Amino acid sequence: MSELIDGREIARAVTADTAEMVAQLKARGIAPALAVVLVGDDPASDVYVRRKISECGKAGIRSIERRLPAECDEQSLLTLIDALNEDRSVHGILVQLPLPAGIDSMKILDRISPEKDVDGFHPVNVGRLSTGTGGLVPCTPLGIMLLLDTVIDDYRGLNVVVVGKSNIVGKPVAMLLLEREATVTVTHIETRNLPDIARGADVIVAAAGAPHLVRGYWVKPGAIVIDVGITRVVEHDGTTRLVGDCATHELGHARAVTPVPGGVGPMTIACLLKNTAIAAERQA
Ligand SMILES: Nc1nc(=O)c2c([nH]1)NC[C@@H]1CN(c3ccc(C(=O)N[C@@H](CCC(=O)O)C(=O)O)cc3)C=[N+]21
Repeated sequence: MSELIDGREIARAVTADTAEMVAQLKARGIAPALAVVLVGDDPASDVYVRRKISECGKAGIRSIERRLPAECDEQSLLTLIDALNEDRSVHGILVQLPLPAGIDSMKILDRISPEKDVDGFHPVNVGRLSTGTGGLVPCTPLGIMLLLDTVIDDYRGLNVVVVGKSNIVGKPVAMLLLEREATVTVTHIETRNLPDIARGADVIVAAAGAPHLVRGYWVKPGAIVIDVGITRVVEHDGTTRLVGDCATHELGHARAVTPVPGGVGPMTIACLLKNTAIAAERQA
């Protein structure tokens, strides 16, 4: 059977390291703080924001929640971001996505000071990532690398197939893997012969948001599979369940796989806290 990579356990270890870094910053009179901005009342976003805020406490990071009504205009959100950019006691700013229709996300992300952009979504950080020059790295891709680091020590020449080309996962994780000298193939929903391409992979990163897309016959024996999908499905009895992008029950021949839930998700939040501590350190 394939090894299950325990994202919850690895996330706890990352958060313990962050707590130590935070304690050292506090000893120097710096109290790391994260501002989380939520626009509207989408229940799923609400759950994630709550989880982010409660995890901050575990690392000793102060969190500030700012809510705006769904029908707020773009300008009020920009004004709030300006105030958080100016506030020297705030080190990280996260604007929860997706934003309501009618608000231009790119314009909003552009406004966050790159030094406080703990999501790593600002164009300056995207550029730094693509040149490997030390900006803030997006949380999910960073978390994926930390998971892979527990089973891979040398990425050089490994064939990695990334499924999905999003700005949040597919593109940035490809950049991080290239930096480690893996051979990276980025595929997406229009890719021809996707199962054939996947079968050549030593590592598959499934981030298409398509439940159970990656089937057993896509995966070479001994490959490592990272499942980034989190699709919420409603059961007949009204309860909800999270489904990943991989048919994990068909992957017994893989070397290691990540579960959903309990894989990449907890790492995303652990890396958000880590980025907040890094941002605070750099602003000191
Ligand atoms: N500006 C911004 N930054 C984000 O990082 C961001 C965002 N917007 N919008 C939404 C997505 C989604 N996201 C997740 C974080 C944690 C889990 C997570 O902890 N998942 C758990 C359980 C989830 C559950 O049970 O609902 C798991 O997979 O085990 C999932 C998804 C961050 N996002």
